[in-house]
Amino acid sequence: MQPPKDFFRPLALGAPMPVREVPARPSRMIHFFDPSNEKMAAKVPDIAKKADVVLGNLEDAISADKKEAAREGLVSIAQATDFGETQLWTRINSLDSPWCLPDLIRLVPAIGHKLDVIMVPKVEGAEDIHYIDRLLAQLEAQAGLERPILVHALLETARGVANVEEICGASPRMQGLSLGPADLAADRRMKTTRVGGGHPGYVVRADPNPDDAEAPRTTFQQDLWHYTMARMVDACATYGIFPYWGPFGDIRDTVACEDQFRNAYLMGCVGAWSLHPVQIDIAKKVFSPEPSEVAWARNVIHQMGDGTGAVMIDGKMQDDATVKQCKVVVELAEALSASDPDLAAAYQAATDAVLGAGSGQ
Ligand SMILES: CC(C)(COP(=O)(O)OP(=O)(O)OC[C@H]1O[C@@H](n2cnc3c(N)ncnc32)[C@H](O)[C@@H]1OP(=O)(O)O)[C@@H](O)C(=O)NCCC(=O)NCCSC(=O)C[C@H](O)C(=O)O
Ligand SMILES: [Mg+2]
Repeated sequence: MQPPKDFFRPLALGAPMPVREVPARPSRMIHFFDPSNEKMAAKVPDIAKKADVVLGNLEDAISADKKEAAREGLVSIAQATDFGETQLWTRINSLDSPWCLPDLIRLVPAIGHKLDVIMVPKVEGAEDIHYIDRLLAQLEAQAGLERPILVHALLETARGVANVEEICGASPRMQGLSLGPADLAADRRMKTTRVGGGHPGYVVRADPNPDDAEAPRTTFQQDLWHYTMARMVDACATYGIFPYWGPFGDIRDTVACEDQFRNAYLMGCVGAWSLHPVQIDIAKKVFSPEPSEVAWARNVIHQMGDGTGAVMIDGKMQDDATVKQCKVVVELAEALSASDPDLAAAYQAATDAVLGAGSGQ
């Protein structure tokens, strides 16, 4: 089905032309900071040097009496900071809050030319994206912006999950979605108070031992988020936008944080939120392909020639589909290498070890 003829037209006279393809920029971590917290705000220039995205948070975690200070703090930080290749995002307040309209009316003219993405919380359906889309177009036209600000929807309500496909396809502004486990758990009445990760009560149990009814029965913890994450990844992939894991709230449990991020990475997510500096390195480690994976992928692509047919490499079948899987890994590695020379060197060394030095891969 064709998109409507005006799908790629500006929604206001004078607004910038919408993008036709969302740029695939490194976004292994979306680093949240509180712009009303002077100590945290002072760290933004340094954090921006090591994070792919910094996000000035104006919504949850910012108390009601700090909403205006956070908004003004973000304006000051954005105006004073050279972010280089690092993206600047913000999370505005929810559409039904008294702060959402003031957020947009203040931010777009003041820092719209530096804002790459606006994250919209608690999105319920396409109607929420349509509202933001038109309003942003009018504000961009008034501010004389030359490029559109993209929109990222937070998937954190039951109705949002039920409508996830229409949300992804609602506007050419859509950059991606993040899964918000805290609000989603509350909205679904899930009985977990954790922010991401598993729950010891969500298990499956092995059958009783037929020879010993008293023998303990092994249990296996399941993943509370598998279904939702898969729905989000499929909807994003359908529309060519990007899926992310949201927060992992147990900041001291860096091991389980890495597990949650790796589940998301393996399922097709391109990044996750970092709530604390310690989580930046975890996300960087997880969402950057391993050098050995990149070398393997390059080897498969090299040995598969024109990318069709089937061959055996190290005992594993490779064919047209596995070449596409390998291209996903190599394209991500090459995008990350462009801004991370250490990573580029590690990938080249691993590739040379497999394909021979100077393989030109
Ligand atoms: C969670 C925190 C409040 C913890 O802060 P703090 O108690 O200061 O931790 P530490 O003492 O370990 O901090 C060590 C130093 O690091 C600085 N710090 C801490 N967090 C950040 C940060 N995000 N960016 C930059 N710097 C940070 C501290 O200032 C300390 O500095 P120093 O004293 O000079 O050494 C805090 O981490 C925090 O507020 N994080 C952000 C939380 C947040 O944004 N929450 C909202 C997103 S999750 C959500 O909304 C749920 C989602 O929507 C859903 O529904 O699922
Ligand atoms: Mg939330």
